[in-house]
Amino acid sequence: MAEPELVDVVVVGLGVGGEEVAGRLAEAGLTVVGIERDLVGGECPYWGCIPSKMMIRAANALAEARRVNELAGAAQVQPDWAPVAKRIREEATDTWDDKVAVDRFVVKGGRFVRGSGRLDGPGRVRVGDQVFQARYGVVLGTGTRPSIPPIDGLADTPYWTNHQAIEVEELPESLLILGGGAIGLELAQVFARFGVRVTVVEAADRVLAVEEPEASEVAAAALRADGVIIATGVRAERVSHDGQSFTVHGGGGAEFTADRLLVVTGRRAHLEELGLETVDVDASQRYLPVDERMHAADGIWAVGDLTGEGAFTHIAMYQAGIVVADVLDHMRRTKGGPDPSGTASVVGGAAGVASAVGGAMSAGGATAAPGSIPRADYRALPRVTFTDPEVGAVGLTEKQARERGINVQVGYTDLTSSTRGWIHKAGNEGFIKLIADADQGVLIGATSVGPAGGEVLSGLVVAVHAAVPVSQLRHMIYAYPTFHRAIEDALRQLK
Ligand SMILES: Cc1cc2nc3c(=O)[nH]c(=O)nc-3n(C[C@H](O)[C@H](O)[C@H](O)COP(=O)(O)OP(=O)(O)OC[C@H]3O[C@@H](n4cnc5c(N)ncnc54)[C@H](O)[C@@H]3O)c2cc1C
Ligand SMILES: NC(=O)c1ccc[n+]([C@@H]2O[C@H](COP(=O)([O-])OP(=O)(O)OC[C@H]3O[C@@H](n4cnc5c(N)ncnc54)[C@H](O)[C@@H]3O)[C@@H](O)[C@H]2O)c1
Repeated sequence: MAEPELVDVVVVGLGVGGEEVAGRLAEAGLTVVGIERDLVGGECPYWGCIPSKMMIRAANALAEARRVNELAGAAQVQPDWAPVAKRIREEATDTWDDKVAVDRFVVKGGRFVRGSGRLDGPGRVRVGDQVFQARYGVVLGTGTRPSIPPIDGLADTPYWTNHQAIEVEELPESLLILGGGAIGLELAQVFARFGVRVTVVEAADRVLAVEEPEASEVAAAALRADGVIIATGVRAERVSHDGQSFTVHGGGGAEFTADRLLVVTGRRAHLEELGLETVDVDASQRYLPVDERMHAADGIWAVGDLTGEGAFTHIAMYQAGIVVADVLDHMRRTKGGPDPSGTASVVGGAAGVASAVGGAMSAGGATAAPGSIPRADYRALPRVTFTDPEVGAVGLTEKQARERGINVQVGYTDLTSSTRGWIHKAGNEGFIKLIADADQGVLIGATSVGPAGGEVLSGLVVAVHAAVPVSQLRHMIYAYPTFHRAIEDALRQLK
């Protein structure tokens, strides 16, 4: 059995969250071992946000060109997937090679180990036949994998997850998508705009079920306009594959058939793989709960999707800022300050540590008083589903607010009848919906759907995050004729 090697921090899983933590701690001069079994950067750059948004950019260009006929003459569009697939290979993923990311970590002073890391007692991590003992602690950033429902027959079929959908070079003629959440809707619209016959099968009674019902309606209508068939309230009971095509059999005799089947029914952390039992943490939970400083247990921090606080890259980055600050604070308290002797290899010395903490505080948000360690605060959690129109949302939905017994006021305005919406014409669907706490006189949630719904959201995020009084929001000046000016009208409608 190998002798444990003493280091400062071990980071297991170098996805968005883990890579950020490991890199910044290494830059601050700590001896950091970063362990990744697949690609450094994780899901977002290789099979998630970035390539999917490149697909969306291309699909939206087609849709805009098709709108020329209504606005500016005549245009004929000939979709071709080849440049999209090429861009994903060459610009986004280096054909799924993470050399650049590994080098970036190593240049920061990190030590990279490829393999599956597993806890092996307090502060100890095993990877293959190597064992590391961390002086200050272990950070887990192992993310999630697709959650595949236990539908009869499904496991025996060659279904796609987001990986195959992102890697596809030749589009199928038809595609069934199981799951009408964020991934399902974004990819359904992309593929439909490139000419694939797409059917979305969703178990809930509406797509994008976590957002406002009005958002589900607009998104579903937009996808239908692109030719997508949307079947909601369908519980898939059996899946079959005859070597050529897939059939999903739903309750009541419903049947859907296509060349390919994409399963995007949510994600799941795999805590059972992490050796959590060796540090007395329950591994049977769906996610790894953390406190507001990202502590999962004594000497263990967790970051990103694994924590179940929202599967978004911006959450992983936000949490990473808090982890970095807290680890450095823990180190200082343990050692009585950065180690000038270099035994902890603090190459940047106090300045390095201070700048890392400063960076963490700016990433960590407004909950940090100067000089203190930021605490996680998810009240103003923004999310954007990049369909066309985009669905942006922050904070609570109306239903969530009412369930909390809040004295709710709702303000709603349709974007199509706003000046900018009317000017925009083709592709102008959307709305602003505001949720206010009438007793506090502040917004606690908002949804912004529209051609720039994700960008319009930013003002609403500030309003919720900083608890700007509604009376003040009503007396702001909103530039004319912007999409965000519709916020002013929605504020007027609050009742
Ligand atoms: C199709 C798609 C589109 C998305 N679009 C967006 C978007 O537009 N905006 C947005 O904010 N978010 C988006 N997301 C979500 C975003 O990708 C995730 O929130 C983000 O990747 C989470 O980062 P993470 O570091 O927590 O985990 P991950 O990115 O999942 O990384 C975890 C890493 O840990 C590694 N790992 C796991 N176990 C071990 C182990 N035992 N040892 C070593 N390594 C291990 C894995 O190989 C992986 O590389 C999208 C996701 C998908 C799938
Ligand atoms: N733009 C973005 O920020 C973005 C984009 C894509 C993904 N993501 C993140 O990735 C996460 C995972 O995305 P996702 O779309 O897989 O999950 P999701 O939770 O958003 O949606 C999954 C959908 O599948 C449905 N479903 C579950 N079981 C089903 C079944 N057996 N049959 C039919 N439908 C079923 C659910 O009702 C739900 O509507 C999201 O929660 C999101 O945080 C973010």
